[in-house]
Amino acid sequence: MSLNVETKQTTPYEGQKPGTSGLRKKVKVFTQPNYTENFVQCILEANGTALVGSTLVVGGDGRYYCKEAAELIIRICAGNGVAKLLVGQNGILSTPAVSSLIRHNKALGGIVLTASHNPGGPENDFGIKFNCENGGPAPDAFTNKIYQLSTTIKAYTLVPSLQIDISKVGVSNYDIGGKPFVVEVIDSVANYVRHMEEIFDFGKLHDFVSGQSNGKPLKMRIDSMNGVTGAYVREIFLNRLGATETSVVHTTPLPDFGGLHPDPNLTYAKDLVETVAKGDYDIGAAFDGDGDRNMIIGSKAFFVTPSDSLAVIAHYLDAIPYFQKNGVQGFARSMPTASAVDLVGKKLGKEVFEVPTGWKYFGNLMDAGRLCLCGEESFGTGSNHIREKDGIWAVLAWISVMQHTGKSIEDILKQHWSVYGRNYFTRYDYEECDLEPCNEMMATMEKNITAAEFVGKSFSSEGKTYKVKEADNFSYTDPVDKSLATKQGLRIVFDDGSRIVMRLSGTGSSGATVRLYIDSYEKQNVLGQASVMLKPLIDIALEISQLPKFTGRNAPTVIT
Ligand SMILES: O=P([O-])(O)O[C@H]1O[C@H](COP(=O)(O)O)[C@@H](O)[C@H](O)[C@H]1O
Ligand SMILES: [Mg+2]
Repeated sequence: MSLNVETKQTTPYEGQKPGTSGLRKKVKVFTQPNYTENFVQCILEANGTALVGSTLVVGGDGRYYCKEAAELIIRICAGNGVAKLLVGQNGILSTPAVSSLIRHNKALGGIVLTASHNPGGPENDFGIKFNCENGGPAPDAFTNKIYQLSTTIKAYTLVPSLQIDISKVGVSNYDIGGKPFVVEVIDSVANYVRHMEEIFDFGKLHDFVSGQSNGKPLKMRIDSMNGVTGAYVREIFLNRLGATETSVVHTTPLPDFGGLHPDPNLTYAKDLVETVAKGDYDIGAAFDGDGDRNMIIGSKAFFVTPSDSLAVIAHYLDAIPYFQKNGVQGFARSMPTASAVDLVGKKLGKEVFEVPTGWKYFGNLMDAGRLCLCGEESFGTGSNHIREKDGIWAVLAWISVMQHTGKSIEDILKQHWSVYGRNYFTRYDYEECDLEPCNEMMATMEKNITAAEFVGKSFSSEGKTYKVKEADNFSYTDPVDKSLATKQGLRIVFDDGSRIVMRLSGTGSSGATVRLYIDSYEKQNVLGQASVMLKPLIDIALEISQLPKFTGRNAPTVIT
């Protein structure tokens, strides 16, 4: 039986502008009449003529409204000439899994349903993001096109009568006005697990994790925070690598993440940090809702900053078979990320790139064969195996390094610092501030720090003096396609290389979140406490930005 396509009239919604990584809004916003329909129609139209006859991947982190949105997307895709959809069972796919599926199936792209690390549930956040055929988040030019379309949209098309049960794996064939349309509901984890098996030596890792190699099972606590990684974690760590059931927690993806805030940092992954601090563990790890972020801690909750995590993995790439097979190209980090990886790159004679915040900026460099490993201070680490950051990949990389060196996480770090020196790093987040005063703060600060007389100025606190070497609002020209991204964060660089960086988050769903990043390099004094070492610079940053005055906040919500 042939199903009919219907065209529905609609009117534009304001504010459908994708942020750092897709459109993230409250569930209540997405569930307004035609809100999701409008945005999905614009995503599809932004693909132009390539859409008709294409294959797309659809899935998300299992948060509230994911399943309904996935079913709606299937009907809208059917109405717009898409030939085939690969849909995660129950609408579930981690963000790295979507990226991998797009690449393996040579799909035109994928629609990822997630608000990442933002809380879920009817009162909280939902999100929709489009990834292109390289598997990575759509670049700025593409998301701008989506936004433009959203301001003028008049109609969307769908197949309202299309019934589909996405709780069962299998292939359904439809006839849409005489044209075939295929929906393949796939196992959410199988392809991703296969991909990890190609990258890492699962045999070696199994013997190390299960204790078969040295009689000592690796003591792990892997916390999925009720996000999407649960199913992947169980299959990889329990079934493939032989870890014990007690090594994994919160592995059932829940629509509201069981009330957890699935952001893997020292504040929101408190349960993990406290348990590992008290207990007898070799490694603790947590992920965000959609599985692309990771946090790594060692015994007694020894914290590995994401900037250091990237540098250590870069140093030990030969512990991972993938890099032996595919070679080692350059490294990259986002601008606010401390430059520890730069030192490894220099030693190995590799190119190192500094890009704006947002994984989409790594994609071109990877596609051009110039980049194989990158990371961000925002708990993102990944490689060119896909075009998203990858939380589980990062844990497998760390376990590979532990197996390779036979050392604890703390010793790996201390040895790294003794060779390269240490980049002390901290990030202060001021969440849910009022937007207006924050915009004013940023504008005032930009004006002050870009005035001619700012360079050369000295600032002192607690007996330490820092002299400004340069200051700007970071802009970036993509080395591959020469596209320009401006206003990517205020940055003050001092004579000794220390930096103050400030920007507004692009991943929130309302209000403003201010991020203040402080980083300072020490060649010798590598065993200090970051909070103590960076205190003078933090005070200077608060003075220059007048943050307490503008935001009314005397303390950050999250300190990393
Ligand atoms: O949210 P995710 O895990 O998709 O992560 C996204 O947001 C992070 C933080 O962005 P912001 O500082 O603007 O909040 C970015 O670093 C990352 O590249 C992007 O993919
Ligand atoms: Mg995420």
